[in-house]
Amino acid sequence: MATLLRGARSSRQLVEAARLSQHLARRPAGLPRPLYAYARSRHYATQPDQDGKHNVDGKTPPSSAKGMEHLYSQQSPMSSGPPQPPGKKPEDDGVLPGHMKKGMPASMAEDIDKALQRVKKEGMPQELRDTIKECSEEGMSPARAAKLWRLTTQMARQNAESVINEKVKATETEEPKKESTADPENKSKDGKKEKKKDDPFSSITEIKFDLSNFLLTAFVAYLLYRLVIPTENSREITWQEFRNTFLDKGLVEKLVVINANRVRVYLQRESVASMYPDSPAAQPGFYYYFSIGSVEAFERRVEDAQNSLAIPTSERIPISYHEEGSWLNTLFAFGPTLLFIGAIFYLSRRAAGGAGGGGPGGVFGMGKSRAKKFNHETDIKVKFADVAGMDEAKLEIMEFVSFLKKPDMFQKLGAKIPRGAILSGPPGTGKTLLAKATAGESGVPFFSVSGSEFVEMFVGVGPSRVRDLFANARKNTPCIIFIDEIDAIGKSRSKQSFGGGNDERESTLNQILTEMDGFNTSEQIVVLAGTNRADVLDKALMRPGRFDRHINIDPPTMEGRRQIFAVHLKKIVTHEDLENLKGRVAALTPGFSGADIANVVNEAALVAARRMADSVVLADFEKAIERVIGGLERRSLVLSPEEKKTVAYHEAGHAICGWYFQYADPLLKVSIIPRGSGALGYAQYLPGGGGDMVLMNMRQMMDRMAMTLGGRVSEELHFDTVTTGASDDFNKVTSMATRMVTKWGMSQKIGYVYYPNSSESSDAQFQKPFSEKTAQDIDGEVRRIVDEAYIQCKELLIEKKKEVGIVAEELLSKEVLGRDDMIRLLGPRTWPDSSDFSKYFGAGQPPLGGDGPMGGAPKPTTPGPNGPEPGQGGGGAALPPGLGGDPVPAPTIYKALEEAAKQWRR
Ligand SMILES: Nc1ncnc2c1ncn2[C@@H]1O[C@H](COP(=O)(O)OP(=O)(O)OP(=O)(O)O)[C@@H](O)[C@H]1O
Repeated sequence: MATLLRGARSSRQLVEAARLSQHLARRPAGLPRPLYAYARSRHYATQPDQDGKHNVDGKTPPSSAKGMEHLYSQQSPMSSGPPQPPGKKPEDDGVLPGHMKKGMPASMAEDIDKALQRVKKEGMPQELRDTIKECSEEGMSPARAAKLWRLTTQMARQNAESVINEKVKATETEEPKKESTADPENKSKDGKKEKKKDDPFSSITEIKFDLSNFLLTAFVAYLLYRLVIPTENSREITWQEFRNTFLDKGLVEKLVVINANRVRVYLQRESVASMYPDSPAAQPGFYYYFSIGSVEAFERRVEDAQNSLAIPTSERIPISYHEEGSWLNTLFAFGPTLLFIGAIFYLSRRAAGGAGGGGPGGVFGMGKSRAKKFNHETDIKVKFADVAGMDEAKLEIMEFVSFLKKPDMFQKLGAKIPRGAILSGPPGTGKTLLAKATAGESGVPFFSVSGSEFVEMFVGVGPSRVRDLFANARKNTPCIIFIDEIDAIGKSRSKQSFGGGNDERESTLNQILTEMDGFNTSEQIVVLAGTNRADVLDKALMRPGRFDRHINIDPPTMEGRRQIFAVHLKKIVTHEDLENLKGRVAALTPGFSGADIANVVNEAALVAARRMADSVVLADFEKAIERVIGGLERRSLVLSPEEKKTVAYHEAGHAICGWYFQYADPLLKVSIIPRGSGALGYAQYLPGGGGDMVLMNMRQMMDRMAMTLGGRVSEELHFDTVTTGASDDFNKVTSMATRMVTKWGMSQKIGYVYYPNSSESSDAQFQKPFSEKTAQDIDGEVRRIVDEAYIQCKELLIEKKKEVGIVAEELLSKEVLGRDDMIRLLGPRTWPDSSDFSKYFGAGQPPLGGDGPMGGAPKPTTPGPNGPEPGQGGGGAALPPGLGGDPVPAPTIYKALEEAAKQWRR
């Protein structure tokens, strides 16, 4: 920076030198500047020379005029710089001052000197001179700065070129001389070095680069310098100097108080020029200033001074007041605003950057559609074969494919082509996948966009994006537009207006409605939309002529899950019997969506990878399913012996109920290893015996509720107090009983009515759809049903108290029990299992794997150094060393626990 500033000063000197060159040329040679200035001033001084021998030729240094001695001292405001040693011209040292050459390569300093001397010799271009003059008189402005930049760059380039030309010429003339005098031996020795040194072009590049760069950076630095530091066209003086030098001599034209702390002195330039022609004060644009403490004190001082000089009132010096901000202040004042505008501009440009396709983008491209366009040839590889378990939905949507492929077939019969379809269903059921498969099969471009991408904080962006999306689609017909999560914009207008409404969303929806109406029948654009909440969509969206088809996609059935597993199993390595594997895992995953199934398969592969296995086995799938249902095992959670015993009896209560109630779900596995968040025990049942239950009768529900209460009832029967562990069971039981009463007409007292709850109806959020009296009746009926279930459960568990104890002890000992353990301990279940259950979990089928030994195989009481061998007896969560698996803890022995509990109590 220091170099740059030095450079900046040099360029300023250069400018000044050129401007004053003609005037300086008239100056007597050899006369040091201060002496010369003195001589001139004496010549024109208003006060007569006291000793009467003023020296016009300047050969004899004159003595100082009375009262003016300080003016010609080095610190005087009238002196323009330090004195030069006598007899030495300023040009002797080159144009560039010595201090600026410090730290600069000698060649560069020499080149700059040459360039500056050329400027001095040839003068500056007229345009540049005029601009500099304007700047000094009227101040710098961005337009002038830009002009100066252009002109100086141009000049620098010309200078550099002429310096290069000179160098080339000089080298050419030197070349023959050198060749003749050079020692041939020496030349061959240092051939390379010599060549480089003499190569004119090597030095050319050097000069060109250095000089132009230097001048350009110097100019930038100069501008910065002028921005930050007040202009050098002014100089500070003291009050005394002001008074003695200017005020007393009547040279002051006016005074301007700037920002109440500084006074700018405007002099009568002509008088000053005639009195002190060489003074900087004689130059236009130059002024002195001095600082003041307060305006009042300053005014008083000026008043007193003028009084003492007996200046008549009419001729008093005018004083004006002025508020002034520097460039820097202006920059600080406007900087944040400019930054803010810049940031908005940048963000909007970025927002527009994600837009797909062309089309008008509105202001800064905000209104451009964000839809991603997939090319059927490269991007969309999904086919209907990849979408499993939704045959009806596929059939419906295939019609769209045939329309896109063979539109004539429909049109010739006068059939109107459906405009679009809404795919609705729970999350992860494959709506997006189906839409992609439609695009993949029909081989047309596919625009995918999410409903939320239309919604932006700026008004008007949503409708504009919709317009842009459809405009793009029209350019690419035939094509498919898929709007995922359309409920973000397609919510019923009456519903969303509650609480203030949302005009932007409404107008986006209106635009979609308009665009969908706007296609003519020959336009082959199909609009598919996905949503989890078809019930909240606006009716206008669903009417024929817009989304004509409503395709509901439910969670897959047993067969559907089998097919989905089949699709995803293709991607992993397994040597299992695929038919059996698919059936078994499908039976274990009731209620799973396609996305859950994809996740289970992936988890299974991860479990196998942790075992460092070559292929994924059945146990890996079962562990993955447990993990997805119950969450991660929390072996780090250490329960006290008392707690463990309570959990064992609680789970045994559930298990016994499930075993002896006819309509309860058959047990697959029960474990007392804590899982997920808060579950201390875990039991796996197969609802509906593995089949898909479509209807449930009252008996099934009562048995299920009684089984759910089995945990708490068992605690009551085996301990003198109860724990907090049953709250989730109560939640399930109460919710089921409430639905029986308010929705399913299973209470005679309440009758056959349906009362929606608050999530179903917004009215119900604020007002109950029934009277206080009915509310009390509902409460009473719910209580009655739960009590009945409780009594049913208690009667069973009192009868089977011994069996509960046996199962609980075995659980404490083994931590995990399977169906075969239960058969071993309690005998076979009285009630027949469903066909699916027997097929995959009955006799002859491998026991359920997961986190514990199954099939009654005794578990080793002392595990090996890393726990049981993976796969051996379902040893569970033992990870291979190095993968961070904790060793499986030794099984808990009930007796030992009892002992520990006794000691703990003491
Ligand atoms: N029927 C199916 N066949 C095969 N895979 C499926 C199926 N359904 C879902 N999947 C798997 O689940 C993933 C997620 O499905 P998709 O994104 O289509 O669900 P979605 O219904 O659109 O969910 P959301 O409603 O949350 O947007 C798919 O990528 C696929 O791997």
